[in-house]
Amino acid sequence: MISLENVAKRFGATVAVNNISLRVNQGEIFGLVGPDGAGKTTIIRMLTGVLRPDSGAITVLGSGNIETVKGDIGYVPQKFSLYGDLTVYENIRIIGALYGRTDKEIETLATEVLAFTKLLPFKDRLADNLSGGMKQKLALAAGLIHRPKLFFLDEPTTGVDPVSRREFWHMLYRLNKEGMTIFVSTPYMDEAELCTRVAFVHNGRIVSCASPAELRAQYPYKILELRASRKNLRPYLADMVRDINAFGDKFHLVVDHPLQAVLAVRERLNASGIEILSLKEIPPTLEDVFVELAGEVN
Ligand SMILES: Nc1ncnc2c1ncn2[C@@H]1O[C@H](COP(=O)(O)OP(=O)(O)OP(=O)(O)O)[C@@H](O)[C@H]1O
Repeated sequence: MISLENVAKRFGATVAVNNISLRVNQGEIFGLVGPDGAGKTTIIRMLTGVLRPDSGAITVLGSGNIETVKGDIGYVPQKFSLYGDLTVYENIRIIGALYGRTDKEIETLATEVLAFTKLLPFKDRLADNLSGGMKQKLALAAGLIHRPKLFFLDEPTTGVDPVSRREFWHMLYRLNKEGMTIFVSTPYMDEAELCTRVAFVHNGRIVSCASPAELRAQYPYKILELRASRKNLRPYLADMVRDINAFGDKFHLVVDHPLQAVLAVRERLNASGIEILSLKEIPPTLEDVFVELAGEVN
């Protein structure tokens, strides 16, 4: 459905995408995951025909010329420009007209996509007066108006509240169930978990590409999750663990031998007068996997 072979793109001295190869199959929810500036947007822009690669080959929906398959591609860019002074319905109408649909067709399609995104009750509201989550739903609705087979979404839920994010993903799942292939970029690890496969992008390269379960299985270390009475534990533990990362009020200690490490950590923190609220081995999260992969390539 999508293939990239040794694709590269630079902007002046910046190498945004550095010789990446990738294949995405029909029916996938494929996730592009990585920090800001990793190259995700540039990859999506090349796949949607907005940018041309400097070198390498791209095939989308069986065609090397993206222009010829644009009618089957949907794209929600990172910064979706809607017309704030027009209503939800009017925004959708403009997009429908851009795709050359008649008024009658637009009415049917708009009702369909607005019902799907639960925006129908708000169809007469000015886009400027929508909440952040609703604006993203409008972007989704706009991307769906021509019923694409392949849907690209560039960080569609960045800055959206957790409830709206969940709703948004429910919609993506429904579209996928109906046969749509989805290619989505996200900085959120919980969203990466929801993808069939994930490519982790770092400094313009794909450092790993597999299903979330495979990525976790490939992780070479063990994780201890620690909660303690002190906020900064690094000075106390850094010399006895491979790595230590804070996730909210918890620490993930990267270790080789969890049983030995538990005893040693207990001893060290007790001796330092730090209370352990909980300490247990947990399966690695995708965040642990990515922190490790990013460290390897730095
Ligand atoms: N049009 C451009 N001109 C110059 N540099 C660019 C341009 N587009 C992207 N870059 C640079 O290329 C690199 C990759 O950017 P890109 O936007 O693809 O990353 P990203 O992973 O999507 O991150 P973000 O979430 O911040 O958009 C960055 O260093 C960025 O500054």
